[in-house]
Amino acid sequence: MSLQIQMIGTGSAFSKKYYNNNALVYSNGFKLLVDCGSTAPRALHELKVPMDDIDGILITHIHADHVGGLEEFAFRFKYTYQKQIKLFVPAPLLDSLWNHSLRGGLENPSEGLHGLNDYFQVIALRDTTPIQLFPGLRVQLIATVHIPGKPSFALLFNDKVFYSSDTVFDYSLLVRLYETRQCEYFLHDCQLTSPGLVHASLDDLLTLPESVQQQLLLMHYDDTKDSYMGRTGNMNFIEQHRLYDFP
Ligand SMILES: Nc1ccn([C@@H]2O[C@@H]3COP(=O)(O)O[C@H]3[C@H]2O)c(=O)n1
Ligand SMILES: [Zn+2]
Ligand SMILES: [Zn+2]
Repeated sequence: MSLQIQMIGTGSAFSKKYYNNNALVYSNGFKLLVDCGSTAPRALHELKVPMDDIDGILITHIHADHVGGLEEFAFRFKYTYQKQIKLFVPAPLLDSLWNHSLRGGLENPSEGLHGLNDYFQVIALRDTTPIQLFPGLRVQLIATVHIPGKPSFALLFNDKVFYSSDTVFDYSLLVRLYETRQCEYFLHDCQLTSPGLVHASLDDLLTLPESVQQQLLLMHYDDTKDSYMGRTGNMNFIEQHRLYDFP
C-alpha cells in the first residue's frame, strides 16, 4: 500500500524560517501527524488541514518542537470539537508527557481533568514489534539515542520508510535496515554543522554508502540550509509542505 508524507515543518528546534520538524503521513485515507511541536497548529492552518481532519498523533520524544503543540490540540478537541483524537505514545514517554510537559496547562480538577486520558484517546505503544495504527499503516518503534537518559524513538512505517525523528547518527542501524529489512526510504534529521552531539550531522550522514544516501532525505535542518545546496553528497533536502510519495 502506498504511503505519502508531507512535512508540515522541516526546521531544527530553533529555526525561524521553517516550522518544527513534524510530518503528516497519509495512508489509505487516514492522516497521522508525527510529532506535534509548538508550530504545528500554525503550520496545519497554513496547509488548510483542520485539526479535526487528523486521525491520530504519534509522539517520538519530549521536546517542545515535537510535543509543544499538544496543549492546543487538547483544548481544541475538548472545547471546540468535543471529541477525542487518538494519541499514540511510546509507553516510556507517557509519564513524562503528562507530568513534565502538559500537566501545568491541562490539569483542571474543577472540571475533572486529571490526565492525558481526559483529553486524548491515548494508545500506549508498548512493543517494538510492528503494530497497526490504521488499516494499511503499520509502525515499528526503534529506540534511539538522542539525549542521554531520555527515551526517543525512530519510526519504521510499513517496513519501508524509516523516520529518524531526533537521534545521533547510527551507521549500522541505517545500513542494516537498508540491507536486511528492505527499507527503501530514509527521512533523517540533519544538523548541518559538526559535531552532531544530539543529532546526526551532515558529515556523519555523508559517510553512508552511496546507495543509502540516494534513498535518504534530510530533515530537521537549520536556517542556513540553502548554503548547503550541492554539498550533501547523494542526499537531498526534504522540502517543507511538498507531498512525497513512497510507493
Ligand atoms: N545536550 C543538548 C540538548 C539540547 N540541545 C539543543 O536543544 C534542542 C532541543 O530540541 P532538538 O530538536 O532535540 O535539538 C536540540 C539541540 O538543538 C543541544 O544542542 N544539546
Ligand atoms: Zn527536534
Ligand atoms: Zn529532540
